[in-house]
Amino acid sequence: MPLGERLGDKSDSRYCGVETDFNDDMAHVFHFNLFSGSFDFVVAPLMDPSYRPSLMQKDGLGSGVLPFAGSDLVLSPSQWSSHVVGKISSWIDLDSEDETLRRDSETTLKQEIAWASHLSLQACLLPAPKGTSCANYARCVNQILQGTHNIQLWLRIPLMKPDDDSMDGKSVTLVDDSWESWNSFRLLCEHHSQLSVALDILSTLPSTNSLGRWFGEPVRGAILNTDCFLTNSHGCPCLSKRHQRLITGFFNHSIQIIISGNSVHPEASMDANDSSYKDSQRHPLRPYLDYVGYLYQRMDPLLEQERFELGYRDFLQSPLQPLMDNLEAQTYETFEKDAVKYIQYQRAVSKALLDRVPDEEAYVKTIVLMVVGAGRGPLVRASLQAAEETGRKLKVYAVEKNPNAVVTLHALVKLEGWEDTVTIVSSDMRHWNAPVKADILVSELLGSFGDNELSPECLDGAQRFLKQDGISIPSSYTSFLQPVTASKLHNDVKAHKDLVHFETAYVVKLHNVAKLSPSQPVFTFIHPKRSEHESNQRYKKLSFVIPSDTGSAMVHGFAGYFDATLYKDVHLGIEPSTATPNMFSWFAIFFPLRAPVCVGPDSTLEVHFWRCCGPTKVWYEWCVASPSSSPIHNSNGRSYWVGL
Ligand SMILES: C[S@@+](CC[C@H](N)C(=O)[O-])C[C@H]1O[C@@H](n2cnc3c(N)ncnc32)[C@H](O)[C@@H]1O
Repeated sequence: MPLGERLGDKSDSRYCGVETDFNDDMAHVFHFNLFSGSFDFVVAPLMDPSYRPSLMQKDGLGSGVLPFAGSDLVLSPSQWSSHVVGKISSWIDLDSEDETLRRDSETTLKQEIAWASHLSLQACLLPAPKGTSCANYARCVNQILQGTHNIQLWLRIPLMKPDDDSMDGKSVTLVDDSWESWNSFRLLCEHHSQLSVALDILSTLPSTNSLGRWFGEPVRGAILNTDCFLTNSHGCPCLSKRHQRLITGFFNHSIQIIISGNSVHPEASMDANDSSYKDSQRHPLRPYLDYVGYLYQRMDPLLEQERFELGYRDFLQSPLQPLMDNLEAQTYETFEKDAVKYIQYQRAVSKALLDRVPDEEAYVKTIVLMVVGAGRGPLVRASLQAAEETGRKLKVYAVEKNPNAVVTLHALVKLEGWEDTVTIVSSDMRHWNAPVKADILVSELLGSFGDNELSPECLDGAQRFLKQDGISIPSSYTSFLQPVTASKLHNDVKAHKDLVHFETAYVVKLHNVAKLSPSQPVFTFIHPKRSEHESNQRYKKLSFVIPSDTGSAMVHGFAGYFDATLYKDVHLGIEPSTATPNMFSWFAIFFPLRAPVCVGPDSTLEVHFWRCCGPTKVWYEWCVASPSSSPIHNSNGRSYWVGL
């Protein structure tokens, strides 16, 4: 049974498992924990912990048999695969100096995973690496991963090493950071997509920044030790506010919770109101499960927009090319649903009209407003509404180069009776010979990175027919970048096995991502341009500092955003710190790195970005110069470009 429903949301459920000790009666383990305990799955050892291959050989029993594993018949295939995570023997130490132990460990690891695969388990929990080196452990895991198994391997990693306890979460330096052991291990396994993390959560938590890193890593499970829990006034388990926020973060990232350890709240297991009280089979860890379920159910329901975005989370999409390609009806329809965007445009046009036409001239002066890139007409409507709201008179030209959208524009004008006010022009704005000059030029040619859909080049063409003192809405826009840990995106790009995909920017609803440093402005474009000779090429060097309490972190690439000033104080954008609320027309953009870069705390990540322009295309190039140099990505636009 899932952890119940999140308020009003039947589509979204989470599961909670329990870690158990070895018991050769697996059917009992299963029934006790799933039926008496109501847990969704067990993380259970598959083999007797006293088993050692070397002892078996001495006894002449051979090394291929598993006499200490129970029969596969005790559970049905679907019970094994949906409700059991195999816990690999925790005694194994593949980097031990002791040769016999090391060999036994290798043999056992391979046997146990082969057995888990035979049972069709979806995942196995690997014990945390012991000691300082994990090279041989990683080598063996890598061998297994290169084999034919489809199984997920969750490497157990303590969120904080036990001897870090003195840091009480406020410390600024992380010595011997447990993230480092995960990082070494996954680098040795080349970011294998079946290798992920199960975090061991103890009572002490590291700093918020240090925790935040994990949300960009492939964390599948969070093992919550009963020691983490406090006691509430009813004697029941509860968690500190920081732990609660962390668990909520895990729910938000679809990370499974696993309760581990012995009950430290025995009275809570004997709730007098509970009918199972008299039942000696009442599961001692049930109060912890109930509390985790309560945390899940009290989360705010997903907003409509969040629900819409669920299917797009961390899904890489190619950016639109609205200049080179013609957008489809579906795409226009999605834009048009975004009321917030048009409200902002209407506000901007209203302000511009009031500035342009004093009250006393309102009845005599007609403003020429041109919507360039009118699509199916929503900005025409917003402009006419602004005119009505301010009592100003308008003559509108709607310029659109997509002949299919022009068909809809004609129908709209007829339907609304705008024939006397609106003239439709089926043309590319760069080539249109306008009969008059515009007072106001309204456009929305923005991509997730601002200028990446070639708004600067299009508006250069349209500026010819804007009056000297005319107004452009937007009047400027700026792109922003920030370094991110995004292991899922990295693996998805890598899956294509070519250079082109590592040198392409993607539109993506970022979710399983850790933002490592605040975003910084990159390129700004101002309209109208002061001089028509001003170039649209740009170059920017950026230096990001990873906060000292984050610890080291992996940079898989850069998240990009934009912010546009429509007119004076009316803005519109997706840069996280100033993002326009409830607007969904744009997701972020992601620029990957061919080789992820590890950055230490307080060290500087130096990044270079170029916007390059040729006769037929515009493209970006990027590289990292510090702490180590990456190749220049997308040299000469060889992999990714936007067509003029
Ligand atoms: C992002 S859409 C916005 C459409 C509409 N204004 C809206 O808000 O729903 C950009 C529109 O500009 C048009 N467009 C792009 N470049 C253009 C150009 N050079 N001349 C005319 N139209 C252009 C595209 O065909 C597309 O319809």
